[in-house]
Amino acid sequence: MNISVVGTGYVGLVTGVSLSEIGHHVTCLDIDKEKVAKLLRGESPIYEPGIEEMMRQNIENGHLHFTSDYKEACEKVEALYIAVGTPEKEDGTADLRFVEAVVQSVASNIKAPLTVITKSTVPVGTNDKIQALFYEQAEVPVHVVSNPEFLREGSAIHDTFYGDRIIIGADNEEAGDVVALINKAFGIPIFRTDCRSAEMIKYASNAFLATKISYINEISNLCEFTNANVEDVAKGMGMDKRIGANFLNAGIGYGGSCFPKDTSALLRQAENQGMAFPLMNSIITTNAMQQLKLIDKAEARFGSLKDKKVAVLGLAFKPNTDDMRAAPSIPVTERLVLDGATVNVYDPIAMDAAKNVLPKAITYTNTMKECIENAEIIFILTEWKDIVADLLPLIKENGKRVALFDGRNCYGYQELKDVDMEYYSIGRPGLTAKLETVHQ
Ligand SMILES: NC(=O)C1=CN([C@@H]2O[C@H](COP(=O)(O)OP(=O)(O)OC[C@H]3O[C@@H](n4cnc5c(N)ncnc54)[C@H](O)[C@@H]3O)[C@@H](O)[C@H]2O)C=CC1
Ligand SMILES: O=C(O)[C@H]1O[C@H](OP(=O)(O)OP(=O)(O)OC[C@H]2O[C@@H](n3ccc(=O)[nH]c3=O)[C@H](O)[C@@H]2O)[C@H](O)[C@@H](O)[C@@H]1O
Repeated sequence: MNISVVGTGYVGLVTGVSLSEIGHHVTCLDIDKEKVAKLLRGESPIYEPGIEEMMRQNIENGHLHFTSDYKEACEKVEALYIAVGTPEKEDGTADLRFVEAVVQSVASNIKAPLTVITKSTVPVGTNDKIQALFYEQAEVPVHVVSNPEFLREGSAIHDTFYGDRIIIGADNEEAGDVVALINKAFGIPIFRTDCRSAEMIKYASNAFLATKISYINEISNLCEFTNANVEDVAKGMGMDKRIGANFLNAGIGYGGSCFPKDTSALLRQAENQGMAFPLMNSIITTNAMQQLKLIDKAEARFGSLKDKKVAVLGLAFKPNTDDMRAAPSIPVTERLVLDGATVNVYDPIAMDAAKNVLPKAITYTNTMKECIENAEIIFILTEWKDIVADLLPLIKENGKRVALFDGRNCYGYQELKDVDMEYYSIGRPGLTAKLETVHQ
């Protein structure tokens, strides 16, 4: 099928590349001309494992093309995906201006009937509004289908080919059939519903995962008071299939481009209906507090962090991505700078992106070795594989006694017992106590 994908960010690019891989002829459009120039050279503007190889192959075999010209993207197109951002506005609602701009551009360029597929995460009822806009503005019939996306950054290609479900929300059955046909070759279970339920499935899913994280983080805080170990607690809970083992990793909270904005947007949707949603309020508050947990712990240990030399390892909101949106490293470095600490930071991939969002008064180091060289305190914020593997040998080699505050519970007691340092993690008081016994 001839398909266009509008927006070549984390979702649009992965969608376009994956659809070309299963045999469709895909044109990806972005208004960012620099991005498009990069894509035309076969370079991915985002860090996402596996994407560049798949992209190049499909450019070479003629299945995949990039443009910034709406006229070109709307020519001979049978289905068009909307995959532009829906960021959080200051009041917590979803900003739909990019989606609206796409609708306007597409409506004024299409010449034949079209199925429009919304991948962007949009509040319930938005697809009805998109449908109405096309009705007003387009000269040909357009049917709008909701097809929310569930990929995770860092494993986006894998998630697209091996996802748990594809949700198709269509009020027009034939348009829903078109989307089912496009996706048939993925071989993933398809669940069909109406547009509004599909929109709600997306928010309810993200908010539920965020709930699991905030819940286990609250439990981890209680574990610290009661001398229980949250890792074992999560394992024991997760063995119950009704609970499930995933998304029970305690840490410094969730970040990223979606959980924070989608939980806020869901809360605002409820409030706009005059409905209180105290649970969602608490999930958001718990997460904001949890993001600063390592600061609390360091202050409890050292009193003030003024003039302390702090190394921050891992800046992206999770490993295997360069995405810095709502990363816990933002509030953490802001607080460290405010408290007067001297801050070195390191991330294997996200350094360039970090420079746009972290406070100015920090030093970016080229290697982890350089980052921790003079540190008295080390924070692990993102569990990059290389950081976890290389840190303990580097601390040993450095020979300087440090306090390591591990925000992602990267190490077990066995790995730590030969390293001369203080160690603090999340929800594992026993581990800290054992180490202190070793070092007294
Ligand atoms: N990032 C993720 O892991 C996931 C994101 N989503 C949702 O997918 C949507 C897109 O998210 P991302 O890919 O992360 O966004 P992004 O910010 O990475 O990419 C959006 C792209 O759209 C382009 N754009 C903006 N206005 C445009 C216009 N008028 N015409 C053409 N292109 C335009 C931008 O230049 C940018 O390249 C959001 O609604 C998000 O909530 C859903 C699931 C996963
Ligand atoms: O709508 C979206 O954008 C996407 O949001 C998340 O994907 P993503 O944000 O890429 O990453 P996750 O792996 O879900 O992690 C999100 C955050 O939660 C944190 N997390 C995750 C799991 C866990 O057990 N504990 C925990 O603190 C991670 O460190 C990270 O900061 C969802 O998992 C995707 O299904 C969804 O499509």
